Order: sequence, then structure tokens, then C-alpha cells
Amino acid sequence: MIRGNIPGSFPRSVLEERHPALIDRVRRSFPYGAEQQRALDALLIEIDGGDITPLPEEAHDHERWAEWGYPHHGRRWLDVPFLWAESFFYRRLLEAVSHFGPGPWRGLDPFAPVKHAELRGEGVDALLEALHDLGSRPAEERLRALLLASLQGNRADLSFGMVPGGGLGEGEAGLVVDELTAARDLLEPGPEGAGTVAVIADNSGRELIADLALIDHLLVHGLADRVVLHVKPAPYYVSDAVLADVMHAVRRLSFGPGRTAGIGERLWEAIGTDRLSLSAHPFFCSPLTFAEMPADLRTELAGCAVSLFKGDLNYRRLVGDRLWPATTPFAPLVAHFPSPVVALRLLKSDVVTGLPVGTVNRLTATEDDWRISGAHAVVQTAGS
Ligand SMILES: O=P(O)(O)OC[C@@]1(O)O[C@H](CO)[C@@H](O)[C@@H]1O
Repeated sequence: MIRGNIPGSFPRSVLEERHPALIDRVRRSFPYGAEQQRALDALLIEIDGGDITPLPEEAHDHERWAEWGYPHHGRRWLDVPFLWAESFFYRRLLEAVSHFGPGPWRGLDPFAPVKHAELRGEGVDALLEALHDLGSRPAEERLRALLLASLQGNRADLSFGMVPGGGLGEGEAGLVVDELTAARDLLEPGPEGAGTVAVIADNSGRELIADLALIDHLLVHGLADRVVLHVKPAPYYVSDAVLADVMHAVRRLSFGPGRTAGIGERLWEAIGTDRLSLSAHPFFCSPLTFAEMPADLRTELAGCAVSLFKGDLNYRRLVGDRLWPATTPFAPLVAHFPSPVVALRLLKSDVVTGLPVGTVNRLTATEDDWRISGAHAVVQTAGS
């Protein structure tokens, strides 16, 4: 189990450096009132070597977190599982800025300014242009390009501080496991049709626009009869997509150049007819792994032809947030998942599985930070 208590480790740097810096960034995002400022001060002190305190009893999800949090409350942030510590940190940050409170700050996304800046930025302009150009290429080639664009969109992770490149990101692949062909095979319709494809979204902005273009392609070309896009029910990990971000992205596509406007319009209509459904299950902001997901979500995902997982955090939750030897086979680790799986993921944390031994030896010999740098990527599949 990955924890933050190893000096020099990646999780430790997230808990000791990234989280305090994030509190600072949130303060600069909106002119929060004195109550929110005091709560942010207290959170900053607590994460700096203090003991974890539970949510206040009046919080709507106090009971749920009390259950998930047992037995971590009262321990140091560095000593509890990393996935739990990160998830609870984001929940506490929302509490500090009164996101769920009864007052006027209710519902304000503390990360909205950085998300909106990215959506208006050059990276998204370049992606929209590239999506327009892609429309003239053969459908088969387009699917591969869109899968890669959706993968590379994951560079636009605002918690990671990565500088998103432009366009489809085709030159950035860095694939250390390439099961794109198997992914395309899984997306081929069966004798009874294509069925429902679940897309487990990650970041908003550039990544989400690429995901939406992929979803449009799946619907237009009969590779999905219906798509369910699973987003976060609340702001999380800075740039993770919530429902409002989907709306902004669809509008950005609708007002985009040339053929991208058609993508936006088709998605708008698909949402209106439930060919594209949006879901924001509480599980997605929980500290749980997919092996522990609640029965209603499991039943829903079991009915899907394919589940497409985006990004690093979803990968950690899929295989378990553990220091697996990097050669541990991927498929048996995700055998718990109730549908076939495609994972599109840049390597941004210590969790890695399914790599050939030669690749691990090469990466270990040449790069100290290959697991976390985001320079490498995997497309992995399981199930049939
Ligand atoms: O899921 P994403 O957006 O690809 O990545 C989220 C992420 O930046 O957050 C964690 C650190 O906070 C890392 O595990 C991971 O790299």
C-alpha cells in the first residue's frame, strides 16, 4: 500500500509540497471571506504534521466519511494510505471554502478559474483545429488518432503542472505498452450491436474535449449505441471534470472551428436523447478503489460493453494503489471489474503494471523518475 511516509517519495512530495501550494492557489482564485480564510489556515496547519480530524458532524457526508475514514482519523496525514489522504484532502478543502455549506459560497468550484483559463488557452485552440483537420481522414485512422488524443489530453492535468502540448499530441505518444489494436477490437460491435460504452472521465479542458470527440466518433460510427460519461460529483484533484465542465466543453466545441462545431452540436443532441448520459456517482470522489465500488455502480458498469478509463487516478483505483512490481500482469489485477476494460493512462505515480521486463530494465537504467514524469504512457486492455 502506498503511503506518504517514505522520505523523498512521490506521495510525500504531494502531501508536503503540492497540497500546501494548492491551498495557496485556492486563496488566490477567489476573495474568500474571513471564515473560509480561517478554515484554510487550520487545514494548512493540520496537514503540516498534525493529526487528521474528521469532517464536522453537520457535513452532509459525515457518516459516509466516518465509515471510510475509520481508522485513519487521529493519525498523521503521511501515515495513512496515499489514495485516502489525497481524497480526504480534497474533501476537506471543499469544506474549508464552504462548498457544501448553506451560505453564498455553496457550489462555487474553487478550481474554476484555472479550468476556465485552460479552456480558453492555445492548447485547446490547437486541439480544435486538429480535430477539424482529422475529419478528412479515414474513419479507422481517426479512431486511432482520437484514442491517442484522449490519452495525450491527460497531459493537461492542472494538479500536475504539466504544460499541455497542442493538437492531437500524436508526436508525444511515449507508449510503453501499446494495446491500441486490442482496444479497437473491444470497441467493435458484437452480433447484438455495440451496446453501452462507459467513459470514466478524468480532467476537464483539453482532455475532456478530446474525450468528447472520441465519444462522438463512437456514437457516429456505431461503435457505441449509447455512452455514459462518468464525471466527479464535486471538484476534485484540481482539474477533474464535473458536470459544469462537460457543459463548458460541449459549448467550446459547438463554437469551435469548422467540423468541431458539428461534434458539439451532435453531442448536445445526444445528451438530449440520452444517447450520451452523464453520471456523477459519489463513489468517484471517495477514497475507494474500483474493487470496492458500491453495488449500484457495479451493476451499471457490468451492463457495459466496454469501460474506458482515463488518466492516472482512475488507473490507481482500478489496479489498487500499491507498489506492484512493474511486470505484474495487468489483466488478472482488473479481473474484479465487471466489464471489459481499456485504460488510457500517462504514468504519473508509482503504480505501474503490465510492463515487459526489458522495458522496465531499460527505463530503470536510463531515467530516475520514469514512473512519475508523465513522459510515458500505456494503453492496456482486459476482458473480451
Ligand atoms: O488522474 P490524473 O489527472 O491523470 O493524475 C492525477 C495526479 O496528478 O494526481 C496524483 C497526485 O496528486 C497523481 O497520482 C496523479 O499523477
